[in-house]
Amino acid sequence: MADAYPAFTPVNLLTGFLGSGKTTLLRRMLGDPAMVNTAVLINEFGEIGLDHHLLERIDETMVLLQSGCLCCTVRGELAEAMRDLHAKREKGLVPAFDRVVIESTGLADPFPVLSTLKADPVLRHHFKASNTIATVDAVNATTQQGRVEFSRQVSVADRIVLTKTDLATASDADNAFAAIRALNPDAPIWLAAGADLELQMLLADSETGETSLFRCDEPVPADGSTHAGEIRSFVIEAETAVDWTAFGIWLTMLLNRHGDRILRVKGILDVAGEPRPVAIHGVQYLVHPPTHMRAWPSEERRSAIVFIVDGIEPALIVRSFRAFNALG
Ligand SMILES: Nc1nc2c(ncn2[C@@H]2O[C@H](COP(=O)(O)OP(=O)(O)OP(=O)(O)O)[C@@H](O)[C@H]2O)c(=O)[nH]1
Repeated sequence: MADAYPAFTPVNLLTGFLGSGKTTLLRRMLGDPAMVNTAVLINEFGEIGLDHHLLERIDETMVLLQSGCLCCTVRGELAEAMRDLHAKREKGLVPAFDRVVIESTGLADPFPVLSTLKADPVLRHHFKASNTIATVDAVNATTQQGRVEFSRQVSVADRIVLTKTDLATASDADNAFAAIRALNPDAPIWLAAGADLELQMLLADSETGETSLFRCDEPVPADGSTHAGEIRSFVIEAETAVDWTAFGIWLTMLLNRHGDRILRVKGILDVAGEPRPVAIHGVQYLVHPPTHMRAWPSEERRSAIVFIVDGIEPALIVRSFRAFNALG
């Protein structure tokens, strides 16, 4: 017989603009012993998903929803994945998870995701929407706040985590705070880098028990799409190991020059002389320090770098990568 689990399993949506720190926060949350029984659904915008590898936790209650963006093309896939997880839990085929966290793409509009939960005839009998948590990047909020996705993500949130205040200038952090408050006057805000961030508080229901789900009665547009037309994603794969110095110079120069149009870069690199993979992240002009992952996610050791760009030709970036890599 399956273990006990709540009659209505709470579902948290983790939203926030590209590169704002969703996966980093989720990793912290999953490290909390109170969250060991959490099922995770991850959706990424782009040809290939890396977040499930970057989380470095793979089990049968972790589902990758690929092939599109949750708010546009994969709502059906989300509902199906949740129904499937629930059915397997009932049969005792997966651990009896007691919470679900959905990490959406940095471009997703949270409204259609929440209304999917509310409208699905099966899901609504077994799951309940709990807090929507949004991450906001203190370094980049000033440039991101004009984007419709940013506004929707911040305005719908029940809880907000301001990330990267350890990197931001005081004026950037103040601007980010003001941008949040202009869209969402009352959601509690925590600092990701702050000592007082209690992960449980992000999940705890509000005193009224009312969550963003109640504020999302908007009809979903027929085509679902709310993204600016020019945003594109592509991936660069390299067959041979990458020279770290040449790569670092290339990425820094690229983002310095085109950071306004390169919304997000993330990758897993096979670096010459390094047995373990190296994770790299860039968000607009900001290049984050690389980190070593514990191990390669599969037998295949191959660098893959995902780009999400707005108004720049992918071929230009691919050509310059090949040229620089050949110098290494
Ligand atoms: N210094 C610092 N770095 C952070 C913080 N939060 C996130 N990062 C870094 O920001 C980069 C992007 O973080 P992710 O957690 O991958 O962001 P994301 O929102 O999941 O990205 P997408 O899924 O691509 O939208 C990584 O290099 C993180 O280490 C923070 O509070 N401080």
